[in-house]
Amino acid sequence: MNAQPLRIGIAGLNGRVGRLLAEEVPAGGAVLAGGTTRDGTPVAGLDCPVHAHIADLARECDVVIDFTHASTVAAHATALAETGTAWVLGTTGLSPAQQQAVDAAARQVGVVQAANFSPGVTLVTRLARQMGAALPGSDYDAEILEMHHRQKVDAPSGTALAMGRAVADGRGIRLEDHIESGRDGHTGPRADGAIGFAALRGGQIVGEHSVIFTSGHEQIVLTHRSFDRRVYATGAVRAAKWLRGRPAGLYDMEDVLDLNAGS
Ligand SMILES: NC(=O)C1=CN([C@@H]2O[C@H](COP(=O)(O)OP(=O)(O)OC[C@H]3O[C@@H](n4cnc5c(N)ncnc54)[C@H](OP(=O)(O)O)[C@@H]3O)[C@@H](O)[C@H]2O)C=CC1
Ligand SMILES: O=C(O)C1=N[C@H](C(=O)O)C[C@H](O)C1
Repeated sequence: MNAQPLRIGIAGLNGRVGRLLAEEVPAGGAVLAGGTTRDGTPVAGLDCPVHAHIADLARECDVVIDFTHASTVAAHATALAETGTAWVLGTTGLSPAQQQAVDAAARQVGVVQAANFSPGVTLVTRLARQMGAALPGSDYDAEILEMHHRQKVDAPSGTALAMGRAVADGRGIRLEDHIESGRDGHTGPRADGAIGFAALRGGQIVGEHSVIFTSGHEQIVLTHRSFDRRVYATGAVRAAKWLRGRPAGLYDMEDVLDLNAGS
């Protein structure tokens, strides 16, 4: 047992998820050590230190929970590795180079990275992997449909890509070699074994994902709907608490939920 309360910092304190994290960190028995905003501006109603630079926050806490923008990832990776601060990373839309920066940081510190911190999505993604393994691309067309609020800046969503990657993993193929995303115009017929993506945007939809397998004879649809962003905040706080005392490495929500035990 660690007697000291866990000190959690929030990167993106004034964001949609960041503001909920500011409530869920103390509710989870941890200390809100501070946060970052883009220019260090305080957040109305929040009495905690606010920084413009991630390194200044990292020095004040044990773990940073980060829901910001892909453009911050490389700098955050460097600062957290240098200060030895654990990282719970929820930001999506990362380029391959930004993902490499995360992988490099995870060689120095503990990192839980998940495109979606909801336990339900974690289970659906795991099921998608099992279905990919059981339902071959020669017979079953796999498509991922997602819908989000009008403010979302990346598409397909990180969750949709993670679900597609799970199907590909189950099939023993690389998603990059089989992705068909954003079809438009004279696309020609669907490629054999393709994994397709469609992204819808509108209103204030929190997050909806369906994984759809269709053969000539049947269709199976796995659907997850988030009603409240709080599910991401509580999942991320759970991940931060789980990460305490773990060695450097890249972990995901399946690790946090202990779904890999014995596998
Ligand atoms: N893994 C998961 O479970 C989930 C992941 N997400 C992902 O998390 C991210 C944030 O989502 P959401 O909270 O809805 O987005 P918001 O736009 O509401 O919040 C993002 C925050 O990040 C800050 N920010 C943006 N750019 C920079 C920058 N260059 N430097 C410093 N801070 C910056 C902004 O700060 P400021 O206010 O100062 O401009 C903003 O408050 C997205 O990538 C989203 O896809 C979202 C929900 C769940
Ligand atoms: O931007 C969002 O809102 C969300 N982003 C994540 C993603 O890209 O998958 C998770 C969730 O779907 C909400």
